[in-house]
Amino acid sequence: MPNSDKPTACLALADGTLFYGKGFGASGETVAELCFNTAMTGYQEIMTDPSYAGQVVTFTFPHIGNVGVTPEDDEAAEPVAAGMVVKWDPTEPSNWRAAGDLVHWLEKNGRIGIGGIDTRRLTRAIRQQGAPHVALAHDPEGNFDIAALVAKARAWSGLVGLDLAKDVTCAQSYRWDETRWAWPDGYGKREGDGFRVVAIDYGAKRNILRCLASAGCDVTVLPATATAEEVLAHNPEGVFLSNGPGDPAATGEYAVPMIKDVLSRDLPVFGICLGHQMLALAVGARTIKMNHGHHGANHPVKDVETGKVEITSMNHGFAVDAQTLPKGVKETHVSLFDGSNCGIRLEGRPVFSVQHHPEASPGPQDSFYLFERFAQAMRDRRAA
Ligand SMILES: NC(=O)CC[C@H](N)C(=O)O
Repeated sequence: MPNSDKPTACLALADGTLFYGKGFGASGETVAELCFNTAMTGYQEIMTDPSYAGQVVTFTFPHIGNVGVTPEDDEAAEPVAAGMVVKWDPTEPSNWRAAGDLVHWLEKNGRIGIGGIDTRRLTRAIRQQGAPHVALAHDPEGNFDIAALVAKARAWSGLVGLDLAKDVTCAQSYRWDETRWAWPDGYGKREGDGFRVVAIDYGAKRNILRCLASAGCDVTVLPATATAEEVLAHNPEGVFLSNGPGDPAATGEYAVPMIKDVLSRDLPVFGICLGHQMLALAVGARTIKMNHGHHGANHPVKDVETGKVEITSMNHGFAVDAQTLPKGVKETHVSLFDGSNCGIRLEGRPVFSVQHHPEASPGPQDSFYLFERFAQAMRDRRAA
């Protein structure tokens, strides 16, 4: 092979399968779980979603990089996913919003990319093996110690039992008041709203906070380890539990006791993704690791109470085991892909959560009504 064709990146799966390609972004090595995301837009939002900590993302959509990057699309201060795998080399940006290009952005932020990969073959491997552990290496000289890479992928202990929420949460509490630029007609802040909401940051996406503010919430964000006492000190009218990375069951020591205590106060509670899983744990249900998870922007979810189907944005590798939901907790939403649980509510109480991402970013906006439902619960509580 002539030198110019020498691969500059290598993706090694724990079973020894190797994918060679062209490296881009930062040089170096990373060990993580490998998933695939089927969204056709939003690579920047995906890479900066803190829920992707500890994961390398395979993009099944082939045109990655074509709209560049812009700070407006960051879901966190920097990319959090461990790396990215794409079919072709990232395209040159061609978009009026582009403030930079993907390759330099990854490089600046220490994230590795590999291009020129048969992402269909890789996606089939992910589905068959179930989210494999991988080592991804980028070396501009193209020198790799393959045996060492495979050994590292094999030795990695994985996401099960791993608490990553503590790593990505904010260091200190802060206020959030930025709203979304567009909000559907009939939704949104009304005269006299300004609900005091405490949002617990387990790795919160910015657009969730924007959606809460747009629905009329005055949001105070607290770190993941906030105690019930610290939450209640803000005299909240509602408590929000955010998305986040890692195994929900591994947050049992701090999140679950806090949520249990908050539940005893009769406040409206709303949870998304990791927040949904934690709420389920707090009421006594169990969570399980999925085979290859759900990561995309076209996942159909059925609201079992209304029969309505929402097309949703998804990003999860764990799920609530609906069989373990106790009496008084209703399953409200299910995935139409595999029947897995996508939502619960506590009967007769304004406490509910969903597995999918109503804030989209990227994805469809069918589920925005859930933010409105949370605001309405606080409106009703004031009126009572
Ligand atoms: N987006 C999320 O909040 C993900 C939740 C959890 N880490 C999972 O993988 O299932």
